[in-house]
Amino acid sequence: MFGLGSKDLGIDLGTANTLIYVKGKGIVLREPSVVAFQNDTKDIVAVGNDARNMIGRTPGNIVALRPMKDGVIADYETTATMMKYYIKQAAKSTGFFKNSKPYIMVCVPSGITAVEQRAVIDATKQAGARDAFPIEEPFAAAIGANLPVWEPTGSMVVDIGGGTTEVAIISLGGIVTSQSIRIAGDEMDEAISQYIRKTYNLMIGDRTAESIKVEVGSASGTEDIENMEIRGRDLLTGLPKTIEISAAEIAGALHDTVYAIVEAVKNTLEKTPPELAADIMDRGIVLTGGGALLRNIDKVIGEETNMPVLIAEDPLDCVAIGTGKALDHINLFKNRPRDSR
Ligand SMILES: Nc1ncnc2c1ncn2[C@@H]1O[C@H](COP(=O)(O)OP(=O)(O)OP(=O)(O)O)[C@@H](O)[C@H]1O
Repeated sequence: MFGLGSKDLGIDLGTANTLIYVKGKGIVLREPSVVAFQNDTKDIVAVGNDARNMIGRTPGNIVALRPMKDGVIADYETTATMMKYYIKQAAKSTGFFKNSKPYIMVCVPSGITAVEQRAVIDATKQAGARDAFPIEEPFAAAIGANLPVWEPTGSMVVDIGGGTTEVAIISLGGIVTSQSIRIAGDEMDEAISQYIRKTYNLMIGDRTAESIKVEVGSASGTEDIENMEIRGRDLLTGLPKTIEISAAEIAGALHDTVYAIVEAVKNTLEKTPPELAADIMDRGIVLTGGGALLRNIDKVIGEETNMPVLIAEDPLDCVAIGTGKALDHINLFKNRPRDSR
């Protein structure tokens, strides 16, 4: 038997955000997955929020980057360093595992390759885990959203994160069918940047694109949203410029990304056994992840699938909560084959 202490951790190692859940304490850390370091010496200058504020604003000798891309590790060393830093922070704030290393449950996208999964496990061990266990993101999201994942009934979760959207049908403690696409919040930001570059010859930064999405972005229906002033660099003159954009324009820019997500939901429903489809019809599709907060995304998915759609409580926290709660069932994850999934 193992994994019984209150010292074990669940980590939502996300493309956009990293969250740490400690058994018995809940979420103790919530930070952007960003690291800033000296280009020449590779010394860390800042991690998390401080590093995020540096994105697009660094002098030549400092680089601020997100070590995760599309839900998987893009920069191994930096990811391990970031996790190590966060585990230390969480330990400091809670005073746990002073003398022993924790078991760590860490989420991975369901469409991940064995090599990508191995990288996450190794990085988690390098960051200080006694042993690391992967849990599929949509499964964790469903636990975090309080869906009855262990029961013989169908639950459907759509987790729209930064790098990936994970759609899964879950029953009896397992994923029955799922689809993972590398289209989510980051892709929405990219679509907004591209639209503004093409339409206004204005170059905007990643942070600006994300704030446009959060402030005026919508999957449909933009009547009540006010226009927004944005600043960037005019590509023709090279000078700073301010323009005003409408929510309708941004909804148009987001259309393709939103419908790629809708398509993934439809594809998964088509592969769902009828009994489980009937359960989902009763309970509804549950949306988690930061992308669930895009205005009217629930409405569009509902209209396109003719299914009831609900947004989970605290959608940004579901994966971390589920990863942490899954620690109670760690033996199940210990026995799952790690490299064949
Ligand atoms: N109000 C909002 N409206 C639209 N999008 C939002 C909102 N709030 C956050 N987001 C987006 O949610 C995404 C982050 O969500 P989340 O933290 O669930 O992802 P992640 O777990 O880091 O990523 P992944 O699961 O792909 O690894 C970002 O793209 C962010 O811009």
